[in-house]
Amino acid sequence: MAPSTSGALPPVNLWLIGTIMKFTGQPDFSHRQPLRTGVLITNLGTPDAPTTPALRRYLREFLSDPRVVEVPRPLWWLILNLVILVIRPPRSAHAYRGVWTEQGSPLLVHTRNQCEGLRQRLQAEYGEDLVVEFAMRYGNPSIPSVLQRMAEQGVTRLLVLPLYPQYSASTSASTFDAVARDFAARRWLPDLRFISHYHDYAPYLDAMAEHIHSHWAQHGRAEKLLFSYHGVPKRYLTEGDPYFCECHKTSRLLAERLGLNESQWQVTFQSRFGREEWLQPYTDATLKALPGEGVKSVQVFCPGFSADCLETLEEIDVENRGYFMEAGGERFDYIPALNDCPAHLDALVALVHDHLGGWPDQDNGDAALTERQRRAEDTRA
Ligand SMILES: C=CC1=C(C)c2cc3[nH]c(cc4nc(cc5[nH]c(cc1n2)c(C)c5CCC(=O)O)C(CCC(=O)O)=C4C)c(C)c3C=C
Ligand SMILES: [Fe+2]
Ligand SMILES: [Fe+2]
Repeated sequence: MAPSTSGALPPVNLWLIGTIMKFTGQPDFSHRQPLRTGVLITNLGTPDAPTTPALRRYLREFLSDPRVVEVPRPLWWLILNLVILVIRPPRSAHAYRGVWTEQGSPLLVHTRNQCEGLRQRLQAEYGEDLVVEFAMRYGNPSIPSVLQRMAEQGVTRLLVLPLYPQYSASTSASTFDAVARDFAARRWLPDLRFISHYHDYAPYLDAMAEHIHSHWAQHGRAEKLLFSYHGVPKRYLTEGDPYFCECHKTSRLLAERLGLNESQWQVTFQSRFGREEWLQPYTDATLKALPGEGVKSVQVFCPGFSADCLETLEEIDVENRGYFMEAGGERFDYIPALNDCPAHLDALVALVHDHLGGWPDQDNGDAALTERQRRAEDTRA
């Protein structure tokens, strides 16, 4: 893949902050508070409610991100405001109502559970001075609001883990942008580490293999296992995004662990949005064609979705199930995402552990300082 050489945008936000806005700081920081390490997990985000106004708010924020839709801004502004934000919110709200739970949107519920499970495991290993929080790239809880809370808790070292195993500019880089944009307006920055992908990380692959094996143990196997990933425009691949390659690598390594031969598994891409060509083969076209090719039973697993969400529960388990059965399929199983299953949490703990390694010890003895020493080290005292 040839790298693209487009120039960087001028730092308009930095100019604005330096000219008319102030950097936010922590004037009430106390030298007696412990210095903490923070782990921030993130996912895409989801609307606050399955209603048209909430969908319009969510989709406006999401689809205005130039990392997601790489179309010249003036043209995209017109299409987004005059067409998409008129037609899509009521339709999407209807789809969300079909998967909404009493606790809220599935993506939010699973991410919250993952955060809770990771917090328990990581605090058992590192103690209470490790802070674990979650945030959403779009919608709530927002990345700036959670970073602010972490700063207030004394986080001076931060590890950001977007729960996207395969790197894509539209997801992973967009999350980095949101963190960087928040930092651009912040006075006191923590040490920062960012996990850009973990598509070939052995514990993640092992967790998926174990998960699929246990599904097979309960439900038996199908003739074909489809690995369906969220798509992106094909243009992003040709312009240098490694997402497609990483989806294929994850799938190959997972199929190896499952002992599948070439005819027993396939990679497909779902959730096409807009008119241009996206990564192929498409999940829906594949499922419509398979029965005609003699494949009457399939299982679909989505390795790129760390949590179940609209795109798996509705698009795969309802819409695509319908396409396959209408085309003459006899059996369709959706294998749920890893969500907060123990093997997934253990894999994420291992990933965090590997990425936290090597940071020098911090001296956390300030709580015991004498008043004279504290005053000497506190420039505001
Ligand atoms: C897992 C990785 C994802 C990639 C890559 C991705 C790219 C991408 N998505 C859109 C447009 C939409 N995606 C929507 C939902 C959605 N997308 C992901 C993940 C990836 N998207 C998730 C987890 C979800 C579900 C969120 C939830 O609330 O459950 C939607 C909104 C739903 C709808 O209205 O249909 C849109 C729109 C683009 C354009 C894109 C890459 C360029
Ligand atoms: Fe998406
Ligand atoms: Fe979709």
